[in-house]
Amino acid sequence: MPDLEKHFLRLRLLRPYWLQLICAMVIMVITSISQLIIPKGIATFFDAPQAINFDAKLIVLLIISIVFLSLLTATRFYIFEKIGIDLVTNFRRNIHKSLLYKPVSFYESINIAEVTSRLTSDSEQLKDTLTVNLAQFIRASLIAIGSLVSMIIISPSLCVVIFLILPFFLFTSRFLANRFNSLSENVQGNLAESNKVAFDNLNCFPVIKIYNGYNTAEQLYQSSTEKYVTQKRKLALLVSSVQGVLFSVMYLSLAIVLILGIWQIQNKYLTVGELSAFALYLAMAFTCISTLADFFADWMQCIGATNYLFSMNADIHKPTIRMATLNPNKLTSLKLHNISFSYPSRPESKIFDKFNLEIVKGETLVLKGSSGVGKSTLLKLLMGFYSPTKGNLILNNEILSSDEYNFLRELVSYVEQDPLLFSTSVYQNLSLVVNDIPDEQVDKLIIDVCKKVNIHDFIMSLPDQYDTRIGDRGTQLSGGQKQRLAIARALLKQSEILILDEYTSALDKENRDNIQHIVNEHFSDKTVIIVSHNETETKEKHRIVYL
Ligand SMILES: Nc1ncnc2c1ncn2[C@@H]1O[C@H](COP(=O)(O)OP(=O)(O)OP(=O)(O)O)[C@@H](O)[C@H]1O
Repeated sequence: MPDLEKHFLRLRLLRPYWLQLICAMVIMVITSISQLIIPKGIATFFDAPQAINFDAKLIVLLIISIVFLSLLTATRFYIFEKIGIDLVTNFRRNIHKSLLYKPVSFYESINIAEVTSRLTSDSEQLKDTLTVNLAQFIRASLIAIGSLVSMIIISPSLCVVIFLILPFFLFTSRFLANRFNSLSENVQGNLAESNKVAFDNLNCFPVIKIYNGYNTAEQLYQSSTEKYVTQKRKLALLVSSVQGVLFSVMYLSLAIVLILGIWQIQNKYLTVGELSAFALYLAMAFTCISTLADFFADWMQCIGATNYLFSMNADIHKPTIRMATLNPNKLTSLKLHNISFSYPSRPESKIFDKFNLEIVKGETLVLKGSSGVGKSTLLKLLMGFYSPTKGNLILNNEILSSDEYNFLRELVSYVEQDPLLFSTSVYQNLSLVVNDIPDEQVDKLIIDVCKKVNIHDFIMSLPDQYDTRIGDRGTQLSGGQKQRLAIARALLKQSEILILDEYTSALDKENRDNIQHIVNEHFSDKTVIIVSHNETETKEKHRIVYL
């Protein structure tokens, strides 16, 4: 991504908040101008021929101005904080949405823990940079320009000092930009890496406990955090060095200005008041330059830290529906025609080569074959999780483009060997499937299906019944309970095709017979594709395909 575009993309996030931004900026200009008036007032005070009389009116005016300015400052802070919170949340929502729409192959190339860590920590970098810090930058720029103009008006000759140090700032900022950018990218990368290790260790805790892997796990995490610490320290060193150099340049030039200023006073070119005002404006300008340097470092860090997330934020491509020809809600036929396939991560290993299969509506197809031959892969192709390397998927006599595989998924329910469940409640796991049905009917539908798969009584015995949370990927349930819940989910979808991958492997005989009976009853007129090593699941009327 070209450099300018990177800056622009981040600034574009502010677009929806332009009105709030303008309000905050106007307030900022008012408070900045009032800040600029103070040194001028001090100069008038010093140079006044007789002492200024502090009467009651002046004091009341002063108090009102202070209260008014304080209120404006608080409002400005609130507006920027609010924009920051909304902006980061919306940014996270957009990234989350585009992650959901990524193809299956994408999930194989990433680590979920790393991405979720980046979604929270990397995006947080945008909050202050694009709001409070950007505002400070604009405010500091305004004050710096105002101070500079005031200094030129007071004494153009003393301003020469400032113009001498300007090239120094320009040169160093150009040099530091790339350094900040790359260091910051490394810091966020290392942070995500250490989160990945922590996630792995905690996820595999039974293995660590049984095989006494505490030391290895600890060392892995330690070395991953060490890399983060090294990069973060380098960044801190760079920021501190910039501050140190700025400090010395600032005070050196202030000293030069004072020496030259005293000489000018002695030779009547300048008054004491003018030199005081000049020095105050100069100090103000330097404080602002220090803020600008801080912002510059912060901005470059923000660009580096969010590069990864911006690369994830692709446009979501939704296919247009060819309703007329495809009629995706009704299955008439499904064919795999001359399919060749290898996984994107292992292109050299062909799982299928010119493979053909026609699935007839209403039949039950049993896929058999030795371990690793490609039974689950075939199911993934039928669900449109991957595109064949060669050949076509033909639905209702229409060749599907890879953009249209979601039509296949609309037709399919899927129950796998180790069902994937959300860590939410039983109810939320099931209601996810039920769309376009009035809320009041959903409860009854869910309870009916759970009764059918013989899990309702168990759910009612849980502390919060259907609202009980079931732990990460359903860890608080037995293998059989998870599978019955997954079958309930599949029944709720009422799809044309039911895909069952070793679906009864965790069930005892009684429950297996019960589930098989339910499947036979509810999907008698539907298409069922089963991957099974279990002979009891194969009946005479089933078509067996050996891979
Ligand atoms: N995501 C993946 N990336 C790369 N290779 C994969 C992936 N998933 C599976 N494979 C490989 O593809 C081949 C077929 O795997 P698949 O899971 O389809 O076999 P299977 O017939 O279902 O096996 P099993 O009966 O043991 O479950 C295997 O060699 C496996 O290592």
